[in-house]
Amino acid sequence: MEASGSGGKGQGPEVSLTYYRLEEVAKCNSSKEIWLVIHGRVYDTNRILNEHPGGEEVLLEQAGADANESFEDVGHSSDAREMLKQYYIGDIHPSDLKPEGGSKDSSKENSCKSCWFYCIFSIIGVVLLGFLYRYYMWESKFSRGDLAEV
Ligand code: HEM
Repeated sequence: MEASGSGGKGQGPEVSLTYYRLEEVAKCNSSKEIWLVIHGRVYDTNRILNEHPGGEEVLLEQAGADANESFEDVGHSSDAREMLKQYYIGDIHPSDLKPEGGSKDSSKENSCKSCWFYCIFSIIGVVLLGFLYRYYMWESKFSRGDLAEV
């Protein structure tokens, strides 16, 4: 497939971007054409296939897909990140971009929810303890008063 990018060129006089739709990238998933998406950028990794230190299998597995997670999971060195530039062919079209770290946000939301949960429970606990304390004081006062009367 020609690296044309049906989405067209990016705007702006200085930066000229080629945008690719996810479906275009998905088509490049054979041993002849291996395109990967990493951090919203498209890489043609054909030339690295035989030289990739992690082997060609891993690249073939990710071909045509968003390889962001697997690329990061391996913990590639800064040299490897620098190498990415050689294979860069364009960006994913903005309308196909998924927000990165979406799962992080939802975990943040969850942790916030549990924070509220603990907060409310602590307040209820303090109020209950207050009532118990008052009850205890009132009862001991009452029994002391009783004793005084006798
Ligand atoms: C264009 C994209 C990629 C480039 C330029 C690249 C480059 C490299 C380089 C230079 C290394 C040597 C170790 C280092 O310097 O970090 C490496 C190792 C490795 N890569 Fe990639 N890589 C790419 C994509 C991927 C992808 C998508 C995967 C998917 C899982 C992957 C999996 C691995 C593995 C498993 C190793 C071996 C790690 C080890 O033995 O410690 N790589 N890669």
